[in-house]
Amino acid sequence: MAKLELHNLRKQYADNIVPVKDISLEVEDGEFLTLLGPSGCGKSTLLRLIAGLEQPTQGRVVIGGKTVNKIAPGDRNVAMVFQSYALYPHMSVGENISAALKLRRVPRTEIQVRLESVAKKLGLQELLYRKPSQLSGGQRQRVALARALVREPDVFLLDEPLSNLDALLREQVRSELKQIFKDQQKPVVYVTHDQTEAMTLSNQVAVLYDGLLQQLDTPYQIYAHPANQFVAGFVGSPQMNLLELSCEGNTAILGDFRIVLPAFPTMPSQIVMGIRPEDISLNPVEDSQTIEGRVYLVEALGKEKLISVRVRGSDLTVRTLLPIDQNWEGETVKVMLPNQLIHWFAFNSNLPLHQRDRLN
Ligand SMILES: Nc1ncnc2c1ncn2[C@@H]1O[C@H](COP(=O)(O)OP(=O)(O)OP(=O)(O)O)[C@@H](O)[C@H]1O
Repeated sequence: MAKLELHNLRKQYADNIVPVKDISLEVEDGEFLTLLGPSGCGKSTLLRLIAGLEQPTQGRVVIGGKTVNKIAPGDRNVAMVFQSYALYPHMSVGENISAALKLRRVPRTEIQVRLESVAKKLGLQELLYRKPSQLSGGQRQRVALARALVREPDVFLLDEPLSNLDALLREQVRSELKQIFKDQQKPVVYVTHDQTEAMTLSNQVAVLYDGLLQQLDTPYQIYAHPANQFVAGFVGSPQMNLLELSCEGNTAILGDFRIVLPAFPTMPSQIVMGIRPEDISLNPVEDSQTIEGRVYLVEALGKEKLISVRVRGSDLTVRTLLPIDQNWEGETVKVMLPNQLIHWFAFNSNLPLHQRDRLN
């Protein structure tokens, strides 16, 4: 058992820079947790705190029930994979993979068995005698992963391991990663700012912003029920449409169109309406709830199209499979905003996005 627990972690640097303010979370054995957030939100700092490469200003890191704050990185039995691969250039692939085991004086025969097993798992058998400079980016990344796996650590930490790969290779290695970690019975913490990686690889996603945990949930819940306006805008591509609307009684007002609000304990005077581009229908057959809009941009994404529509003075992006082409620019369309797919967030112009909580 090597459950990872973070208790009220805080990291403060000089000049009052606080990349991690107060973060608590748990990662169970066999769970794949992704730390997702924009650049500078504290993801790598949090990972370095877990690895022991940084000391927390406050809080505790617990691995397998034991507080490890005072244990040196090398003695934590944590394996870290870096964006830069960090391979030893003068060593062969095989030597790179087995270096940590030699250092720990693991018997030679056991090293050989573990090396062969991990090389097979990652398809590296043919490359064991090459130097890192003789490998492609994808192959180097596989060696970096092999080096982590062969150690059989208590916790795996991966810091943007795919970000040096081109788009196609990234997709390929991403699915390989999923396969590799599927059978691992250890906690995995994976850092990325790429939401596709977060959504496809993880059991749990922790969205970070401003040094704080904004939401910790399954990928589906993060998508379907974002906890605040920051998460709503950060997860999803293209971004969720977010409109600030005035309210009157139990309705929100979009031009002369009224959208019925759920029954909130107190009805707000202003609100933020969120609707994902893929949840809006254009020219639906049933038109009781439609509103007219004018198409001003059509962008083709292969089979799907992104349609920008101006509706009662507001701009909406729609993602659709309808056979719409550039000729539609300037046309009037009927737009349906299905009530059950609308997300409502508290609006207060003084509050930052991550403090505008979900209302429904
Ligand atoms: N040693 C340090 N001293 C001072 N400030 C630091 C130090 N390390 C990181 N920071 C600051 O802490 C903040 C968070 O950095 P961190 O690397 O954790 O972000 P990140 O979310 O991983 O970003 P990215 O996705 O760009 O790697 C940044 O503003 C960074 O400048």
